[in-house]
Amino acid sequence: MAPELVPASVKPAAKPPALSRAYVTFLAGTGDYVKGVVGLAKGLRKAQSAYPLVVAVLPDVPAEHRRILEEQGCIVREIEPVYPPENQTQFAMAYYVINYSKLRIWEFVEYSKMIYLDGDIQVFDNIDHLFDLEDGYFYAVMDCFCEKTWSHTPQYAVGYCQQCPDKVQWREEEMGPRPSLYFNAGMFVYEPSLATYSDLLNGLKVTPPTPFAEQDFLNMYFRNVYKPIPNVYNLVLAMLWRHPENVDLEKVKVVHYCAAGSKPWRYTGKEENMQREDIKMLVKKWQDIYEDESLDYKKDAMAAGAAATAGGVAEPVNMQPFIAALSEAGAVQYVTAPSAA
Ligand SMILES: O=c1ccn([C@@H]2O[C@H](COP(=O)(O)OP(=O)(O)O)[C@@H](O)[C@H]2O)c(=O)[nH]1
Ligand SMILES: OC[C@H]1O[C@H](O[C@@H]2[C@@H](O)[C@H](O)[C@@H](O)[C@H](O)[C@@H]2O)[C@H](O)[C@@H](O)[C@H]1O
Ligand SMILES: [Mn+2]
Repeated sequence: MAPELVPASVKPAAKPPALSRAYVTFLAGTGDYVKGVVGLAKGLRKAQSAYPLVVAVLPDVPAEHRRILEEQGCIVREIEPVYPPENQTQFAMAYYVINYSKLRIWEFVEYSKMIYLDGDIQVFDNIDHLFDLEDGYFYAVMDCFCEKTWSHTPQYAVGYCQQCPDKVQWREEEMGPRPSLYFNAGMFVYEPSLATYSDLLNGLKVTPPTPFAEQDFLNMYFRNVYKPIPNVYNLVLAMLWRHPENVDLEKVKVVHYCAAGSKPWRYTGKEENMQREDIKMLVKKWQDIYEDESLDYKKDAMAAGAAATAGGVAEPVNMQPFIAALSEAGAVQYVTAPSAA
């Protein structure tokens, strides 16, 4: 029997490319990082982000924690762990071994662009404009090499840091080629892709693990397409005492509570640097959002809001200067955040 011919006019249209965008974070274990993710979900809501927060959870995350996250409007996606090859590596932090599981987020191809944020990050200003950055690159903020967590590296040994490359010169004749720019993997803008995902996992199988685990691996993998974005998009707290000249707290949009003792949901103020006025202010800012019940997800209000904004037009941000500067920016240049951001 000849196959039934379907007239062109009723042929189903080709599936449009996935244009959806989302923030994504990663949650592992039964501990209190779930509070970090709740804080992040409420912070994104306070910053009036237009996009949802996907939470990639390892199987050990309890049902109660997943319920709490869904009640806060998060999209909870279970992922399988990713382990590095057998190794004797001493990770900078023993628990970093679970961070390789972050690589699963490249499989979320129902989204065309995603912004990854660690669970110990807070977004204090809207950064939705980063989704409009040119495809084909990996955007993240440069890290700092000055904390003792870097004491295993040649940079630390000579006091070289990419945040102040002129302070201590990198002597190539003595030390070999200058290291590529290195990003902090607590926040990045990327495009999910099954091809990249399988390439990452295959590459991991043959890459000896190193102290900063998946952060080192991602830096090696994306070194040719990495584009630095300004520190305001991921303030690694150590910058406050290591490179205060590179920090203007008034302009900071995203804070990364990665310094020892700075996790706001378990802050005691006892560790080194934790009695600084700027640290206490940033921890309180995070805690105020976490405790603000008006920021809790309200299903009905969100539905009404969606209907209302369906007619409304979100204030566009003029991305041109930002994108132009970014595409012209040389390897060591930052670009300034868009003025309207
Ligand atoms: O017990 C843990 C440890 C880490 N993480 C997740 O892994 C990320 C990376 O770890 P962390 O932020 O502690 O590393 P740091 O940025 O402080 O080096 C966290 O932000 C969480 O999203 C988690 O969910 N549970
Ligand atoms: O698994 C490795 C981790 O490496 C990074 O954290 C480090 C790094 O930023 C150092 O430069 C700091 O000195 C240190 O405090 C901080 O913890 C990422 O934030 C995290 O998401 C994750 O990739
Ligand atoms: Mn972190």
